[in-house]
Amino acid sequence: VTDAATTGRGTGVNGDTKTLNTYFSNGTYYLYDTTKPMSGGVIQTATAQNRSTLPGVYSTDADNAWTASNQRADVDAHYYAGVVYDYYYNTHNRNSYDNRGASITSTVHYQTNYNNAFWNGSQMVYGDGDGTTFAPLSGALDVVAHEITHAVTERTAGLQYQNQSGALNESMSDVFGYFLDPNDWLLGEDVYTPKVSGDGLRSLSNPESYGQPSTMSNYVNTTSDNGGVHINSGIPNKAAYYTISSIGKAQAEKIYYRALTTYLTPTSNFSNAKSALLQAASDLYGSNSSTYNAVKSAWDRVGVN
Ligand SMILES: CCC(=O)Oc1c(C)cccc1C(=O)O
Ligand SMILES: [Ca+2]
Ligand SMILES: [Zn+2]
Repeated sequence: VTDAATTGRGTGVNGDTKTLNTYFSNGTYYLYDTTKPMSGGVIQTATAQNRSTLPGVYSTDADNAWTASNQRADVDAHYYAGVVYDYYYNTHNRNSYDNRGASITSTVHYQTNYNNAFWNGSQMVYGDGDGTTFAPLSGALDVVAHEITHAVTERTAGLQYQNQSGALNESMSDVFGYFLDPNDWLLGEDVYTPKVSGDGLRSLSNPESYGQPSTMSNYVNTTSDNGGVHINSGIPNKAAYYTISSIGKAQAEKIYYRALTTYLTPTSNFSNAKSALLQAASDLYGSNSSTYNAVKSAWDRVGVN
């Protein structure tokens, strides 16, 4: 038997070449990464073959050159899952979403023309998009980070996915999406409207440009979208923008990670989030620090007491 961890080459959704951690077994290569310190866990990628059965079948290749057009979504889901794993391990000393080295499973080519991505409680799932609203959704690092952060949130704060706690759940995923992709304040720009440049799914710096409020006074009371979780997330997102702009990414990501994993709870609302972030800032930098004051100022500016 000649099973072995191998290194492949792949083409991503946007035509970029990247190196892949793959696995060779019985004459076939798999998107199966055994290189991480996951004590048995792996990063593995599968395809639903445009149907709805999950997880589908492992993505395979004959020569470890993953360059076919129908492999691009697979390549990026696999590669970006590894990037996000490394981020949580290296920056926050967290070993996968459960902090116990759980395998990270992604399935691409879910259904047809599916303009969505989600964490289903066990794995990540990505549609191919319809080519107008979205390109294949695994093609954006901030989208993959958003989805994996849903899993982290689920295993830590457990923020219930409705109303203010749900908007915080969404915001945490967007904020860690920014931490993984700090080149811009947009979310999903690498896969959103492939025929239009410069736009994104949401903006942390200017939520209004995508129909989101950025102040508590403009909170949207609605029953749709689980109480507007993708709408009202603009308010904590704007607070995060102010915070990061003031204290920088290095301190902000420590504060956000500590608040998410230590202080937030399933029913936390925006005011509780302000307190959680202030407590984390106090723990890490002191309650008289400029860092603490920047967090307070950010949440004051969005009208959360
Ligand atoms: C930034 C990633 C994102 O928001 O993914 C979703 C999409 C594209 C549609 C519906 C829900 C989500 C989500 O993960 O919340
Ligand atoms: Ca981005
Ligand atoms: Zn989300």
